Amino acid sequence: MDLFSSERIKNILPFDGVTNYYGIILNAKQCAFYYQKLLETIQFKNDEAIVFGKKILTKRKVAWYGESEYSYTYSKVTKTANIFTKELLELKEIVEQESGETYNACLLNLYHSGDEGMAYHSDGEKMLKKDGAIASLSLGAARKFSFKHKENKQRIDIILEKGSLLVMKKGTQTNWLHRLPPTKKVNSPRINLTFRTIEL
Ligand SMILES: O=C(O)CCC(=O)C(=O)O
Ligand SMILES: [Fe+2]
Repeated sequence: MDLFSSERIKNILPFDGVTNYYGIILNAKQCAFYYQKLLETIQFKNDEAIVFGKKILTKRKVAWYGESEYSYTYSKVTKTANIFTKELLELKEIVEQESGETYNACLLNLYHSGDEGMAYHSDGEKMLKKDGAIASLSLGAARKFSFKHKENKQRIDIILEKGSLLVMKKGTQTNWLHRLPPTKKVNSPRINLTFRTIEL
């Protein structure tokens, strides 16, 4: 029996994890509206991270939002989250409806062009709900997104299109790394939102 409500929703991982791709869930008008609103209202900042013991600033910009002003540690630096904006609450509602999960926090990443990406990692910070769903909504330029199995190094690539939803669920963070590879083929910005559940 097909457990999914629609043929369109697929687990893109062959084993050791569930990551469902929902395809495009926002129409062109919603994409344009939210992309613009987020650029205007979200307090994007160059991310501080500790790399080889040194504090660096990333080229991509990030912002953390949530239901409360919780403090969080990401890339070994502790910061305070902003309270959800109206548009983030609307997008959270849409993503919750689609994915059948709930979220209380959101990390936004702004990549100015294909020069900017994110290196292989898994999202397993201590305050994240263990093996909880992480819902990734993409706006702006379409970009390739890659998974690599931690043991056998198998790779799975997917294009995250404008308005698309990808939900990483059980086993994904434990067994797979993921990254956003830099590319010369893209020269326009992309905003990615990852809705998460934080245990405070
Ligand atoms: O930009 C993306 O598509 C992914 C971002 C990501 O992996 C993260 O924020 O942890
Ligand atoms: Fe991630």
